[in-house]
Amino acid sequence: MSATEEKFSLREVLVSFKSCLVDDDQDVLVEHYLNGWRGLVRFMNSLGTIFSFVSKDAVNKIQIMENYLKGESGERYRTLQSMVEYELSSNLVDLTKRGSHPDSGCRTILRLHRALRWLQLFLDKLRTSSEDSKTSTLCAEAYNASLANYHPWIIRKTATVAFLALPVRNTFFEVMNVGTAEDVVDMLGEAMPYVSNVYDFTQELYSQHNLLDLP
Ligand SMILES: CCCCCCCC/C=C\CCCCCCCC(=O)N[C@@H](COP(=O)(O)O)[C@H](O)/C=C/CCCCCCCCCCCCC
Repeated sequence: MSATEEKFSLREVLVSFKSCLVDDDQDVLVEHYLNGWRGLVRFMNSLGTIFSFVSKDAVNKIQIMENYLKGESGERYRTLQSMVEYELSSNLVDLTKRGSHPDSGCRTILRLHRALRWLQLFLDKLRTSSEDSKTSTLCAEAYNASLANYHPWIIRKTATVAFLALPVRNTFFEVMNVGTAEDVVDMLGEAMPYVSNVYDFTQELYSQHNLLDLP
């Protein structure tokens, strides 16, 4: 069974995002960041094949980063800071249009980073919503306020249709394997600051290096 086929555990995702942050929240370990995403992809896979187009893209981006980590410059990809410094100083990033480095680490992480904003908004909505809230509406609202701004019409349309297939809030919570709905809400509350810290750190790092609009 591969890492993305194993059963989803919200606690594992929480632990991954918690253990991402090092040096007093001044850096992010890429391996742990990817582990967080692997866990989320497991969750998405357990919702059925309707999300496979999303899952495939996320797995592809995780794989690109794994290859860098396993490659001869793997040590330079250990943290986000070292990756940014290495790729920029070695001219390994296409800054204005995709050319000789179409899948740089900086660009690949930027795509996941934008998706992390969606996750942050979605988790917060799930956590604070009432029992009868529609998961599909919460997901669409989070998507429209974040990732949708970077997607062409056809992807926005496909994503919006896929969201309608999301299970109701209680079933959604059951798939998280945490316990009661109250337990899930508590754990989401525990996870939120870690996800937010990772997001804020990455946003600041990319902003300092003008990397927020990589093609
Ligand atoms: C705690 C559990 C509750 C929440 C669980 C959420 C699980 C979600 C797991 C993964 C999230 C999706 C990650 C998607 C990464 C998308 C990156 C991206 O924007 N890629 C596009 C641009 O890439 P390039 O072409 O420039 O290389 C790419 O075009 C996108 C293609 C696929 C469509 C992405 C739609 C995103 C919708 C996100 C919502 C997923 C809904 C899951 C519902 C639980």
